[in-house]
Amino acid sequence: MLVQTDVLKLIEGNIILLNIIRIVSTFFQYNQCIGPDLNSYVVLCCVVLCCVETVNGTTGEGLSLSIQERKQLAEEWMCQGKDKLDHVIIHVGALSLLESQELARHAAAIGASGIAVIAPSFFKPTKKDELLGFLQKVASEAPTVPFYYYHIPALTGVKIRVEELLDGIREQIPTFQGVKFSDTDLLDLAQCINKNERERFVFLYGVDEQLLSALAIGANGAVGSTYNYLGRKTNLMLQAFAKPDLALAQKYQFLTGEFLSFVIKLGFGVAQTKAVMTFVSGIPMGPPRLPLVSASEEFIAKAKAKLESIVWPDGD
Ligand SMILES: CC(=O)N[C@@H]([C@@H](O)[C@H](O)[C@H](O)CO)[C@@H](O)CC(=O)C(=O)O
Repeated sequence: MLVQTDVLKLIEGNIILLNIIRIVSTFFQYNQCIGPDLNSYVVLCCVVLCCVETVNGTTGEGLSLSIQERKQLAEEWMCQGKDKLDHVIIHVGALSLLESQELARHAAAIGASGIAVIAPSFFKPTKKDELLGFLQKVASEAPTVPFYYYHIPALTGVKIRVEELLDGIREQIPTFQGVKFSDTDLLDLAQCINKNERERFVFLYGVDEQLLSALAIGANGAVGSTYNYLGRKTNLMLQAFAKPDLALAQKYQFLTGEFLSFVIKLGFGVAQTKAVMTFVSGIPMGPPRLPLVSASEEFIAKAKAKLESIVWPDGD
């Protein structure tokens, strides 16, 4: 069992201590404001300490929503998460700097615990200073709200190394707290962690099938789509890792990987994630928004059968 000192503490805008924590990601659209596994997250919070919601990111198709929808969703999460979630981080990234700034001001006004921003991905920054300039102009609109860079190069196409970005970042963005690191480049992650020990930045890992490797390097937590339906299993993996019982932790990681490897071969993205969330929870997640299209019945049947066939170490 994890200990009290592992809690992510946001005090006066500073994260002062963070070790192994559980952070979940349910980035639902506005008509699905309570996640399927949310209750279990809340219960598990007693054991695993810290429950953070990140809103309007990739899985919630934040970039496909209108500004008004994004604000509405953020407000709803703040409301529904009250007394259930420890922190609500709102993703406010957008192609338009003005829209991103507007969303940052809105997040601050509704009392978000943090804001996260991806790199703009149509006209892309190609150098560190260009990216930093954009992030700084968004962060400065919410000067008391902890700021996270959301690194997801597979989707943004912006491959500026985070190690480079972090060098001196607090001078430009005093509220900078950490990175949502959704990339498989564990060398970059390791260098970030190694070089920034003193700053105590937070590194939330976002490639769920590789979380155990990221934890071994020093990632502080995780934000990812699979925690919406494999949150309990991931918590058991985190507990095994903290114990430490590496063999047990590996079993959980391998089984999560077995499922993901299976569905990835079928074609797996946000639409399919929503389908899995729906059949696991019984709560309809609704269709994705074009250009994404709903998962096929064939996918759903195969994914369901695969998930049900997995025998987890806890016997469930
Ligand atoms: C590209 C993508 O969707 N990545 C997911 C992962 O959780 C991913 O679905 C998982 O590792 C399976 O490959 C997350 O990093 C995205 C995420 O947390 C978000 O919704 O913002």
